[in-house]
Amino acid sequence: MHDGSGRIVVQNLSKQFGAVNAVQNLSFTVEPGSVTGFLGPNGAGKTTTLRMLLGLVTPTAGQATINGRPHSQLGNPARVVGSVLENEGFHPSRTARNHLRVYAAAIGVPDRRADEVLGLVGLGSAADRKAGGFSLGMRQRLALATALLGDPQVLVLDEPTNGLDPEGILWLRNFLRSYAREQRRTVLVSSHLLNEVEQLIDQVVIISQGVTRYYGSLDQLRKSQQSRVLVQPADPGALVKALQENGITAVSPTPDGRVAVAGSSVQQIGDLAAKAGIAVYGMQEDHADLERMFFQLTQGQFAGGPGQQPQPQYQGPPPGYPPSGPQQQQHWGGPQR
Ligand SMILES: Nc1ncnc2c1ncn2[C@@H]1O[C@H](COP(=O)(O)OP(=O)(O)OP(=O)(O)O)[C@@H](O)[C@H]1O
Repeated sequence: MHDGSGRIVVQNLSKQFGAVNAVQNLSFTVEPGSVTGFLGPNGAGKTTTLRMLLGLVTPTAGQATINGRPHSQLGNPARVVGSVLENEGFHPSRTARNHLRVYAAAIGVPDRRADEVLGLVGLGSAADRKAGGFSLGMRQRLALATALLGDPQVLVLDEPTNGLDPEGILWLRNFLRSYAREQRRTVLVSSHLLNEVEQLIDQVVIISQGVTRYYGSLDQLRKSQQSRVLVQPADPGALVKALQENGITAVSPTPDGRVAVAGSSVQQIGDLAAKAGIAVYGMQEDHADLERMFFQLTQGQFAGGPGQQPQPQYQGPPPGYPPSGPQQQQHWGGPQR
């Protein structure tokens, strides 16, 4: 039997398709009570990981469990985990209600559950319409309704914001937040765009080329951001020298001829430049946003100068988990394994 914890554990998971290492030694844990974003650029291995979690792809190594068990050992899995994967089709001439009834029968829940879940996803008034005529956003809602049929403890959604308008995204946020927080369920949503799910998630697992790059709370990721000041001096070389002589070493030239200074205020830099007799034509505070951080984590090097790389605010595995878990995979912009 599964342990009923609602916990997802991915441990040293790998998948190779021929010469392609789709997922490499990936580890993370998702706890109930919050919405976790599973983020990475196109081809990072998100869908493959979710498919392994859902028992649709066999891992080359490692394991993915829900409630302490691989999907194949969950008994009636639809009662434990509901999922929406990309490109799921509907019979076009079947009404939404009938579509749901077919699935309800397959997992052994009563017909009336079809109307309940239609109400939950805001499709109550479209129950008798054919799914073939649904908009992309409506199809997303119907897919979510299907995932909810078994009243599962865990929800796994692949790119759920695709096709949703801003109102739909707001609705989804409220729905998933209340599903996770008020009912202490586990929600894992994947996306290749951080800004699309930023409003939706509390925790984040960021992967790139199948490797975990960050795993922790979104708040901590935000706090770890370091802003910098972009200075346009008459003589960049002289300014760099003056700053370094005054102990400000997180300084680097930018390709457009400016000087990026981290860890100092506009006033400090202005005072120093004035003291050194260096004319400054402009200064601009540049706050690193989450999207830039995401890009840095998944694409390459931190854009600032040496010595200013932020430390990962890694939250660590839950108590009782062995240290061989994801924290050993934490690194920022370093070489990918
Ligand atoms: N069945 C398969 N056969 C061969 N290669 C595959 C297969 N499925 C995925 N891949 C490859 O594995 C890598 C990871 O793909 P995956 O779909 O998991 O990434 P993703 O992060 O979900 O990307 P996206 O955001 O574009 O959906 C890609 O290089 C992809 O081409």
